[in-house]
Amino acid sequence: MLACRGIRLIKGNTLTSPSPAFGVLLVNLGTPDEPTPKAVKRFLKQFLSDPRVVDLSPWLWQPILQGIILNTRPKKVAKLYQSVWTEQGSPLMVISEQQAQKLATDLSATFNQTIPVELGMSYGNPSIESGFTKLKAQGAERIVVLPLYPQYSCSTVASVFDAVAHYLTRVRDIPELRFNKQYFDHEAYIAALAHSVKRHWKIHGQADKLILSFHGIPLRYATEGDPYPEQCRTTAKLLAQALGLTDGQWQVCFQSRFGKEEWLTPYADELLADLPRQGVKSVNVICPAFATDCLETLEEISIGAKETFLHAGGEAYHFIPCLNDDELHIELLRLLVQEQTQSWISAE
Ligand SMILES: C=CC1=C(C)c2cc3[nH]c(cc4nc(cc5[nH]c(cc1n2)c(C)c5CCC(=O)O)C(CCC(=O)O)=C4C)c(C)c3C=C
Ligand SMILES: [Fe+2]
Ligand SMILES: [Fe+2]
Repeated sequence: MLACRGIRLIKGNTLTSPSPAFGVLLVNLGTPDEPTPKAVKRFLKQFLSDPRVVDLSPWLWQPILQGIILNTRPKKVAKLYQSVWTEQGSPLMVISEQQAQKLATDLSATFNQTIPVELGMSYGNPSIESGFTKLKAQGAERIVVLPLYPQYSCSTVASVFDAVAHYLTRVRDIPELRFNKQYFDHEAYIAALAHSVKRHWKIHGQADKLILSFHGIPLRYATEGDPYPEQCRTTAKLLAQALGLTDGQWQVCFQSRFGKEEWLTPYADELLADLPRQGVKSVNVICPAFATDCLETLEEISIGAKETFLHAGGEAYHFIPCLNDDELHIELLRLLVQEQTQSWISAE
């Protein structure tokens, strides 16, 4: 063993950091800079031009995007953003910053040394490139890229990988990298979700059914090999097991459908409109595919889907917030980083 470069366990759980120093790039989807049609248009233009998100031929898609969608959707969606926007900014950004800060504190205590954690968003600001630049400026020569998507999808995680690869094409001295592809079945992820559901039940009571609403993707992406729906179903099964739920007490659905193509089913809005007719009068709704509350959870699920359910005859609807900056969530993120740094440690 090379004595000067190895990681050591010192007193209790504190580790010495591997050398050269490492940093963490925490990645999420991104959000508009402001809740205005102009800023939403800028954001949607970048997001919806990514072929990982919409894989149609640009010759076909760009005229639809530029000619129709970007002329109508920003105004409508800006209003939705306004309904969830906070004094500090977009919920996704505010919470992501809290996550980065808490993870840095946790990692620095664990490794007994300052470990920089920076945010990088796939679309909008701060960009993935700026995250790398900030980490480099803080001396990090090794980077753990941690996309905040528990379930892998080509439309999210692969686009993060593309952005990382694109950044690397433009630097002379590339950093050493570890890329966390997924954590849909990680014990600490399931434990954090279970804890959050139980905490909610303690306050609001347990409803007839736990609805697990995952972000949807076009069905075609799955039939062409995207493992996302299978991973969602595994997460759901593991969570139901951890909570001791029987088959009739939980159900998976998929939200945030976009465009005319068929997406993963059942659709969240249709399911929630139908449940009261099946005799399900109260629901708890959790969104396990989102690490951070955002427009899609706070507006679509916490507000919109609630109206749908109550309007259809439901009596009680309780949304369970995302893991956000929960202690167990930060612990999970720290464990994922530690697992990724293992190979650096054992190689020394
Ligand atoms: C066009 C197709 C889309 C795919 C495929 C898609 C996959 C996908 N998205 C998330 C997470 C988030 N999506 C968010 C917003 C959002 N998503 C789409 C479209 C697709 N998403 C659009 C057009 C938007 C913008 C809002 C709108 O116009 O409706 C967000 C929230 C961002 C915020 O600012 O709060 C997140 C997070 C996942 C996990 C996923 C695939 C698994
Ligand atoms: Fe989305
Ligand atoms: Fe949406």
